Parts: sequence; structure tokens; C-alpha cells
Amino acid sequence: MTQTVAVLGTGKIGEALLSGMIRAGWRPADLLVTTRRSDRAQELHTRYGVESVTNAEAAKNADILILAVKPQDMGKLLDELAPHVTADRLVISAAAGITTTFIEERLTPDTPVVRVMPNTPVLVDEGMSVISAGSHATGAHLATAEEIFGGVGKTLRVPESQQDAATALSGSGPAYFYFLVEAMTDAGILLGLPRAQAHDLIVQAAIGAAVMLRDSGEHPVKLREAVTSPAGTTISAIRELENHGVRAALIAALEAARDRSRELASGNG
Ligand SMILES: NC(=O)C1=CN([C@@H]2O[C@H](COP(=O)(O)OP(=O)(O)OC[C@H]3O[C@@H](n4cnc5c(N)ncnc54)[C@H](OP(=O)(O)O)[C@@H]3O)[C@@H](O)[C@H]2O)C=CC1
Ligand SMILES: O=C(O)[C@@H]1CCC=N1
Repeated sequence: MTQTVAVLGTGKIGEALLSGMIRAGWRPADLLVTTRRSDRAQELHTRYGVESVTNAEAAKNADILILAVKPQDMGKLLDELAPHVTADRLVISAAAGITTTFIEERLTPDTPVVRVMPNTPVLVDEGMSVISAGSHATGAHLATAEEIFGGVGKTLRVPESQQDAATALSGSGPAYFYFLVEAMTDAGILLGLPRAQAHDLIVQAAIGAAVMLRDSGEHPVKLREAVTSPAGTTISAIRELENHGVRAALIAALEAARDRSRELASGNG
């Protein structure tokens, strides 16, 4: 039997997931969305042909509820949902930091909850979604989450204790690469290249490097060594990266993201 899926809080990640589900073959008639603003509901209807409902209606009518509001809005959303969510629903949360316990405590006892940390490349079917079971979620519930998120990229099961780390690496991960591209494009400007050309050169270097990392099976150190000629250009750049502590900065940055995810666990931000 076809299941109905509702995306509650259809902002950036909710819409990315919605669009991916439609590309993966879900029928708009089997999807519901909730929004806070009517103009947003209209926009989503025009783009995807999906019906917008209230959070309470979504809880009553959908088999699977995907919660995609900000962590700070999660407590309020769960208060709205609680009277209507029965334990035969599957609740999937995509919110950073929010634990399955936080959600379970606010819903009908025994409601299955799965925590998922996707990332925005779900928009191009290259997402990574890290999945953990709450205390009432079975293998079948995890498989359902994998079916939904696997349609728009890869999935990985981890114990929930690793979700804050996974959020730092994978959920936030694309942003670090965009930041690097932005900074390296600025370097191209400094070196006298037109911005558009600098952008294209760096983006293609990023794509080439990413495909080699994924497909060659080689360790990144090996791949970097192959670029680094004796007394050449690359080693001059690497020395500067090491002198400026870029490796340590990245480690500290991801640790800060992990810590922020832990802070968000209270739902108060
Ligand atoms: N962006 C990302 O890369 C990722 C985000 N996430 C998680 O996804 C969640 C959403 O993040 P993101 O998409 O970036 O944020 P957005 O602000 O773009 O999306 C949240 C949406 O929820 C809506 N909303 C808030 N409260 C309610 C409510 N009670 N009922 C219905 N809709 C509501 C907001 O409406 P309004 O527009 O009116 O504010 C907004 O459109 C967060 O918990 C984040 O941790 C997870 C992985 C990656
Ligand atoms: O920045 C954030 O909090 C969200 C969660 C992971 C990516 N974006």
C-alpha cells in the first residue's frame, strides 16, 4: 500500500528533499507539506503540485512525518503534533542536535522516531544522509528512512551517539567546500584572473578532485603527492597552508560544529 509522507517545515532542506522524492518517483498526490506562510505554500504547490496542510492535518493523514524545522522551532512543532500523532506513524527528524529522546518524550508513548542528518547535495541526488534509530524504531523503520533518503544520495547508519559528529562532517560539510572555493576564487582575482574564469578553474579542480577521491580508491595523501612535484609550485602552496595552520583550523572548526550540534539538543538554541 502506498504511504503518505508529509514534510513539516518545508524550507531549504525540506524543499530539497521534497524535490528529490519527486525525482525519485514519489507521486505529488502521496506527499503533503506544511509551511508557516501561505505564500510559501502556494510557491511549493506551483513548483511541485503538492498539497499544503496544517501540522495537525499532516499528523492525522500522513503515515510518515519528516520534521524539517529549525532545532529552535522543534519544541513548538511537537506540541502542535502531539495530540494527533499515533504510535503507528513513523516520525523522521532532520534537525541538527535534536535527539530522538527529545522527540519521543513529547509524543505518544512508543512512537517510532528516526533521526536523519541529510545535506543539501540531495538537490542533485548526491546527498549523504546519516541515519539513527530512536528507542522504538525497528529495522523496518530504518529501511523506510533509507528508501526515502537513498533516493537522493547515499545513506549511512550510525549509533545516535555519533550524530553530532556526523552533522559536523556531513550535514555542514558542503559549506566548507563552498567556503574554500570562494577563498580560492579570491586568490585567482589577486593573481590577475577574471572572476568568472577563476571560479570555473577552481570548481573544475574541485569536481575532478572529488571524482578521483571517490573513484580511484587511493588515499588522499597519495593523490596529493601525485600533484606535488619536487621543488614545484604545489609544495610552495602546501608550506603556506601548513604555516597558516589550515589543518588545525579545520579540526577546530569541525569540533566547534560538533559542539554546537550538542548545544542545539536542548531545542532552545
Ligand atoms: N540547510 C541544511 O543544509 C541542513 C539543515 N538541516 C536541518 O534542517 C532543519 C531546517 O533547516 P533549513 O532548511 O536550513 O531551515 P529553513 O529555515 O530554510 O527551513 C525551516 C522551515 O520551517 C518552517 N517552519 C518553522 N516552524 C514551522 C511550523 N511550526 N510549521 C510549519 N513550518 C514551520 C520555516 O518557515 P519560515 O520560512 O516562515 O521561517 C522554514 O520554512 C534544521 O533543523 C536543520 O538543522 C539538516 C541538514 C542540512
Ligand atoms: O547549519 C546548520 O545548523 C544545519 C545543520 C547541518 C547543516 N546545516
